[in-house]
Amino acid sequence: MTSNDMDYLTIALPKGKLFDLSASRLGQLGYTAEGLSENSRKLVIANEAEKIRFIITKTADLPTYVEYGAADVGIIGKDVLAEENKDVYELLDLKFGFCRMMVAVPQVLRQEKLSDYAHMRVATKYPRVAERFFHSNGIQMEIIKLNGSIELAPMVGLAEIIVDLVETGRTLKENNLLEVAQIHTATARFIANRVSFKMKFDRINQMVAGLKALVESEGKA
Ligand SMILES: Nc1ncnc2c1ncn2[C@@H]1O[C@H](COP(=O)(O)OP(=O)(O)OP(=O)(O)O)[C@@H](O)[C@H]1O
Ligand SMILES: O=P(O)(O)OC[C@H]1O[C@H](OP(=O)(O)OP(=O)(O)O)[C@H](O)[C@@H]1O
Repeated sequence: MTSNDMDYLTIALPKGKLFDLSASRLGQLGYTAEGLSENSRKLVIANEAEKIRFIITKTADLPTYVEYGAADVGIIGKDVLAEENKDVYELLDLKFGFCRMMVAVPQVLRQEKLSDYAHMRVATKYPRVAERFFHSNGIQMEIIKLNGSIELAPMVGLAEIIVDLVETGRTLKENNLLEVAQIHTATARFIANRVSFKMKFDRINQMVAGLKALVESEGKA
């Protein structure tokens, strides 16, 4: 950590579904910077007056930036934390970005019990989560890692079953898929680098307190 890094608080935000909600929550607390936008071509956006720096990362990479201290803090889905398993502090459940990690199958392949799917191929963006889930249920599966459009895999015979996020259920429905098991629920979390949490304790703690108050006021609304 250089002295320059010590002066600044670097906040990592993920591109994609959580960006707007994350940026608006932080903005409400005064953590913002001119030009902060998901579509910005500039990937580091600084607020010199407040000594804040934002970095915008790919969703799956965000915990890595925080683990290595390239960002002091960040906001990311619990699903990504479960998959990436990085050594970071999870400081607060922000209670937005709610979704469920589900096992789903085409209606025509539906079985009686979960164990009836043994040895089938599972397509997913979350191979470690899927592996852990089936392993803990004593079921051996072949995991196929994909990077998106997971629902396509069973339609074209790449896999029989999928593990994916479900929010409204619309994507499953439109592709004739049925939920057969829930692995976990997920919401956005505020995370911090372990060293930064000690070295920049006051600033990070103040941020957590502000976010916590926002979460509580929204819970009451
Ligand atoms: N319907 C949903 N589908 C996917 N993620 C959701 C949904 N609702 C909330 N989320 C949350 O939003 C996070 C970001 O989702 P998003 O789809 O933007 O990322 P991504 O698809 O992994 O990124 P990329 O498009 O770069 O692959 C998820 O990790 C999850 O925590
Ligand atoms: O239950 P729903 O409200 O329909 O949302 C769930 C869908 O949204 C996500 O896909 P996303 O749009 O991120 O695209 P991707 O599959 O390419 O990741 C997720 O992977 C599901 O496909």
